[in-house]
Amino acid sequence: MEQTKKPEKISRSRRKALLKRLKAEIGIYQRDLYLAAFLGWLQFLTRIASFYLIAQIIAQLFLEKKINIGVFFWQLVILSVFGFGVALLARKYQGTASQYARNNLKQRFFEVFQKHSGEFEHKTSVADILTIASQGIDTLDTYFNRYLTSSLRTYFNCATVLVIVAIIFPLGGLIFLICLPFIPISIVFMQKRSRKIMQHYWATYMDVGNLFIDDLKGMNTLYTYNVDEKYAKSFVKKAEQFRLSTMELLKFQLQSVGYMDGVMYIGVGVSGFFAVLALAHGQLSLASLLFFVLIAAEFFAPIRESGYGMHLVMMNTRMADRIYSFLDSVDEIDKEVKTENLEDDIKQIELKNLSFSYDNNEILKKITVKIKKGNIFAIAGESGLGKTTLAKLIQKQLKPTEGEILFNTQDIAKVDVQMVQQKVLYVSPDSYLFNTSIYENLTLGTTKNKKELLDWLKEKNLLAFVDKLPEGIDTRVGENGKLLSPGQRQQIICARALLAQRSIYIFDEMTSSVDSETEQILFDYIKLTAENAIVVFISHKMRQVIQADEVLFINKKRENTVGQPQKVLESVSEFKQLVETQNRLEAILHE
Ligand SMILES: Nc1ncnc2c1ncn2[C@@H]1O[C@H](COP(=O)(O)OP(=O)(O)OP(=O)(O)O)[C@@H](O)[C@H]1O
Repeated sequence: MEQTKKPEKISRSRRKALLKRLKAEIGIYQRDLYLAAFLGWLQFLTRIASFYLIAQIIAQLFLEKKINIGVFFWQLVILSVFGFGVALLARKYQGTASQYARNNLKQRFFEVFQKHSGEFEHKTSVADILTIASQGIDTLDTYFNRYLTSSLRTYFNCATVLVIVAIIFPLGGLIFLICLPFIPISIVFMQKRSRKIMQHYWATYMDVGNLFIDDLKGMNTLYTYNVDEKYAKSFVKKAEQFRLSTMELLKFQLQSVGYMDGVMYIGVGVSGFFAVLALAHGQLSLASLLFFVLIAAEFFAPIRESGYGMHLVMMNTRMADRIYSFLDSVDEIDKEVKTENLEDDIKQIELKNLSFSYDNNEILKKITVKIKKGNIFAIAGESGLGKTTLAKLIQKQLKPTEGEILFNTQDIAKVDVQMVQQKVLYVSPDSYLFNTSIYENLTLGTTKNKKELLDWLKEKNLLAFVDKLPEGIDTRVGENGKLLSPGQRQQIICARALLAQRSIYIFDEMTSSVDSETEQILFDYIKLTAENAIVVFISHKMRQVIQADEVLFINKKRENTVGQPQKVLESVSEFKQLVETQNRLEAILHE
């Protein structure tokens, strides 16, 4: 099981740039953010006005002056109703910017995922990406919804209180200003510890998320091998690590709030003390003293809230780092100029001096070949020599390390990946069958109605087994074709592909795991497909590889030979050996 990886440190400039990008995500909803903050400030003003009234009335009562309690009552009611109305209005604008920004980010993830069919060159695992897209982006709500608004509120509210205090009790204002830097100082003081705790929290969070997705995907396999309990235990261990790091984080957050509270109480206490002295010396009225004491906490509260938010923002920055690192690395792949449209009729794929490496591991070496429409072009070679990798390069899921891939005469590097994928259909036994009828599954590839489809199947002599099923073409296939035999399932996948009428087909091990009779039936589907398209046929079954029109054979040294199978058989001993070994094994199996 993987050890918790220590995340890299984020530099100050990177942090700044990340927060700037996050803020830019809000786009036009920045207006809502300002509006919500402004309405929050109006609400704050009504509270300040209420404090003023309360201070006045208490002072008058104390000094035994004549007061009109009815007027006071109605003034307070009006202020409260106004404050309530403003709060209701503010709700309309709260959270909209956050929702917009998060939706945008999720959409970008979704588009990138779809565009790359879940295949990425760099080291981010699919589980990682899913964890970020499904939960990670939502954690940014604390930044968009809380931190940004609370920092705006801090500016508005503190400036208001400071102006009022400067008018009624300037010394108090001075004390506030002196106390003010202690809050950021306390944050800086705790930052090192906070970063460490946050990094640990973050690493365990990703670990537990990834492990959960991976275990969930492999649940059946775990049951089959009776190791579900062992895996459950290791998952519980990771979950416990996550719980402990969450508790540590919460404890730390409480502590840091405690420090900030300390600064706040000292500030209020010291300034209150001087205010009482000023009252005693007749420099401050009782009403002003009361008003000052009531609003003093209003100065420190938003600063304290922002200070608390700083710790949350650190966590958000880490998430933003993951999000943008991933999106940027994908953008890097997509950023070549993609101005060209592909021609409708693609008659040839040309691989020109094509090489590919995963990191420094060279997989494909200098392949030059022309694959023509109307032919079956086989790719053969032992396991792990790069056949599927070549299929991914043709679909533009990967980018060549060297060389070019041309469709007719167009370099696909200059064409948008979606356009390439509209031309190419990758067909493998892993292609999915939906839990509906055979007919519904076939209609994914065609607009033919049922009668037209049945006529077409009859004319091409395809899916003959369907007639023998009690409900014919309306038979339900079960989840991913579970109610069919593997051969029937693969025939439906092939027929559906044929109906889609694409220019380029890649059949990857489509004839594997079936008996020899079905193997030939499936190969006939592939032949039929090749009548009108470019067909790349990847297979371990040499019996069929030698029936192809041309073959690209890759040997163990990753050298390649292209030619008619019979000629390659004569000239390349490794190819001949592979064919003969397989023939021998087949013969033994059928003895
Ligand atoms: N995403 C990846 N990152 C790094 N290495 C990879 C990745 N995908 C595949 N490889 C490696 O590249 C090599 C070629 O893999 P590929 O799947 O193309 O082989 P293949 O010829 O299709 O094998 P098989 O016949 O078993 O399907 C293998 O050694 C594999 O371990």
